[in-house]
Amino acid sequence: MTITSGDRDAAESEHADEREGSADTVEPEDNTPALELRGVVKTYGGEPAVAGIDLTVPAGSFYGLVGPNGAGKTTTLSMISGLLRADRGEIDVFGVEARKHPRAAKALMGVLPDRMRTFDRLTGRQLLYYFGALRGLKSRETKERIEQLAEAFELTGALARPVTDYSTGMTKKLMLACAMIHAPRLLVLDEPFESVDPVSAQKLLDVLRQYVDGGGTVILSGHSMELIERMCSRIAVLVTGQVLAEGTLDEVRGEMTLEQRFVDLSGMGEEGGGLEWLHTSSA
Ligand SMILES: Nc1ncnc2c1ncn2[C@@H]1O[C@H](COP(=O)(O)OP(=O)(O)OP(=O)(O)O)[C@@H](O)[C@H]1O
Repeated sequence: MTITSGDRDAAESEHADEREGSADTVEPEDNTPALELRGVVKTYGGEPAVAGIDLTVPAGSFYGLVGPNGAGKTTTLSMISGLLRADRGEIDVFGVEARKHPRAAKALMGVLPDRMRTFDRLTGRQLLYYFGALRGLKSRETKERIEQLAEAFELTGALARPVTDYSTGMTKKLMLACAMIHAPRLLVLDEPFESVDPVSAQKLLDVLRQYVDGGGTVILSGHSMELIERMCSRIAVLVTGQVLAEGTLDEVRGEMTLEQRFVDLSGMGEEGGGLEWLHTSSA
């Protein structure tokens, strides 16, 4: 999907924070969930993309958001990350009300958006440095982290090359490194494994696992039930903008595999008709 109004919404939110004069002074509370969504709604041209969802993501969890194409996953994650503004409802990040304190909420997050618009004429190293500077890191600290992140994501040899020369999977890894450079408490990742080869996916998983083991929280969307099953402690199944199931992996899948449960909930297993002509030779 394409986020059309994101930049404007985000800019408006920043200004709201500035007017309030409290942008960086909100302290996250202890023992509160990493994320709390209450009655969140987003409508496009009268059609609800997200139809009033409630979600609680415990701090320290690896949380998966799954659902069929068009279910509202990207829209939900975009509202969480502040790229889109919800029509209604509240989103708290570690107890910080994102609507009232967008800058403070965003400071707690690292974001990998679905569609990666980036400054691809920069080299990988320059882009990482830029993200570090944006997040207020000191130059020396940024440089050290760049080398460590590049090593973790196996991008060291590519750091001097312009991002435009990277493959899709490499760009994804680089953007994830950019999202992590300020050591956020929460990572919001939209389809982080799309276009990533299995070996790199394993590497990426290891890095994310380490991050969660170190106290970080991850919410991600994805279509690989096998990966979601391997990684996530909790999941939510979103269908047509509504949460149809939520809980621990075992609670959601019950006696089924996650894939079976997913197909069941999304109604995708029903017999399709009308393509019989594909099975017959008209020659
Ligand atoms: N900018 C937009 N303008 C109009 N409709 C949109 C826009 N973005 C998304 N939608 C619609 O909102 C609904 C939810 O889309 P969204 O991209 O959030 O789904 P998704 O679950 O991320 O899908 P996918 O798995 O295919 O990435 C879809 O019906 C989509 O057509």
